[in-house]
Amino acid sequence: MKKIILLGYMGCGKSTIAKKLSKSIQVPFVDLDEMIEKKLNLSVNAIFEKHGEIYFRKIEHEVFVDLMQSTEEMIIGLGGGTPCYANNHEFFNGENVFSIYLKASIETLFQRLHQNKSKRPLIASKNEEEMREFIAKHLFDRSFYYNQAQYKVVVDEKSIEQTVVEIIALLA
Ligand SMILES: Nc1ncnc2c1ncn2[C@@H]1O[C@H](COP(=O)(O)OP(=O)(O)O)[C@@H](O)[C@H]1O
Ligand SMILES: O=C(O)C1=C[C@@H](OP(=O)(O)O)[C@@H](O)[C@H](O)C1
Ligand SMILES: [Mg+2]
Repeated sequence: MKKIILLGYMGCGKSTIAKKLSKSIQVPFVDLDEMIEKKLNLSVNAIFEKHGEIYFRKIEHEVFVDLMQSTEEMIIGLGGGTPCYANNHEFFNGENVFSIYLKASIETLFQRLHQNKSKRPLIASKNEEEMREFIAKHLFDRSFYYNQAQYKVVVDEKSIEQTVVEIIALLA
């Protein structure tokens, strides 16, 4: 059964869009961060703090592989870093997989993230200036992996509903 994978930088809307898309097309969704949190019974912040990022990446890979090996049809909202570690991006072109990069500009990401950073350990302690610079460099580094997706949807200036409609058109 098919898997719809939403990927892209922190704040591009993966979790939000996965939920809305799920309602619209009646396909169940899972959020990879939520799965990791449930598996370890710890928040993403607590995992980074107690065990470090490398451990988080290991668990993230395990949970992602398990989902991809299941036969269930589902929408998966990845974490922003998922495509960039452990060759996770190699799943993006598999059979019955629709991988979609939700592409947002640095400015859109900054606007969405600067008031919403506390649950994101990579940016939680940064001030506005540091954050703008971090997003710019980090997005540049990660773009190679994001561009491995089969489809790209630009999300700047679009409502949640508009993005969902665009994704549905791609899937048709
Ligand atoms: N048009 C939009 N599409 C998606 N998210 C939006 C939009 N406008 C504002 N937001 C907000 O941006 C944030 C996106 O966060 P989230 O869905 O957690 O992204 P991600 O999972 O990619 O990090 C949410 O707070 C959401 O309400
Ligand atoms: O970009 C990243 O490396 C991360 C993104 C987060 O997910 P969101 O993109 O859903 O915020 C979460 O997995 C963790 O904080 C690390
Ligand atoms: Mg998310």
